[in-house]
Amino acid sequence: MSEAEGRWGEVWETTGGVYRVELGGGEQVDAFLRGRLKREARAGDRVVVGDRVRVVSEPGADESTWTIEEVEPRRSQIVRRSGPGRKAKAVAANVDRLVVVASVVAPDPRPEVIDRLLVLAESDEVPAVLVLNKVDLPGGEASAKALSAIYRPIGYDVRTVSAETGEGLPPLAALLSEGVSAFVGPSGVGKSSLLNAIHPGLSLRTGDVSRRLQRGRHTTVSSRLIPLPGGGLVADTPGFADVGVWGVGESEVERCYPEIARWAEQCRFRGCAHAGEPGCAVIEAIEAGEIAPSRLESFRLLRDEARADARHGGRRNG
Ligand SMILES: Nc1nc2c(ncn2[C@@H]2O[C@H](COP(=O)(O)OP(=O)(O)OP(=O)(O)O)[C@@H](O)[C@H]2O)c(=O)[nH]1
Ligand SMILES: [Zn+2]
Repeated sequence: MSEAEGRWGEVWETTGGVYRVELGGGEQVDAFLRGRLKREARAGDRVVVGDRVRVVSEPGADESTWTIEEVEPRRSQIVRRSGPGRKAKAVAANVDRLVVVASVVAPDPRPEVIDRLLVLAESDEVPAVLVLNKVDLPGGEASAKALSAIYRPIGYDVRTVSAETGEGLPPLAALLSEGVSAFVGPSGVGKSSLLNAIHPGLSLRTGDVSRRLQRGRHTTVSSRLIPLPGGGLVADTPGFADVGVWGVGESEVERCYPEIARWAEQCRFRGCAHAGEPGCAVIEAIEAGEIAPSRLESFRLLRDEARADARHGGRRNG
């Protein structure tokens, strides 16, 4: 490809309308949107970190300016919905895995919160890894066992770790060294501690800090992909933690619970709500211990939320 046709790279940082593009080997340029892409961005179809873009340079008085001319179709994307009825917006593209972090104690794990994040991964069709942190704390082992017993049989990759002692970290580090990972999870579960334990010195912005920054200075908080010393990238985007499932359709919620969807195929009635209908295979699976009661509980909650959201006119945006 000649210089006139531009060069392909990956968006590593977005701040307002400036896109920092990594062209390979550490060579980076700041690029801007023009024309059609700018109009699309205004309409909500933004260019986000992780996007593969073609940039073209135009000679200027001092230095050349770069513009983004083309965006490669995304392999995957993580979308965030800021509230019921709001449009879903992409926050990161071409993400290889969503690392859902929970702490086994302090704060105590809340299955509903874990399920929400797993639903997000399923809905975005990004593989999820469930990381159970703080196993070093009293009661940690037992809690990790109980959670593993819920999530492993569903097919999720569950890892028990401690950022404090380093237990379980080498295999997690190996996983992160490939592709783009995004960490999600409630405040205080140890997301930054895990990354700092794996790569000391990594300056990851913690949820609290970014929230403070957002309030204190009226600047746009940037989203970044942080390159890890051993390879791989971690998405650091503000607001990841504030996820609802707003915009996931009522019928889509069931698909986002793989084990419930599997059993539902054997319910007597099509469109069974698993709420006491005769011949409900899901209820039978609960009674047989094949599905965890907490999963059906959160499923019902999220389905009701999706139904209420649909009434508010919320809809999923690609
Ligand atoms: N005992 C123990 N404490 C941990 C572990 N991991 C993190 N902590 C502690 O838990 C607290 C929260 O850790 P953070 O890494 O700030 O949590 P976070 O998920 O990044 O939180 P936000 O930035 O608010 O989203 C800190 O006091 C950590 O020292 C662990 O494996 N064991
Ligand atoms: Zn049923």
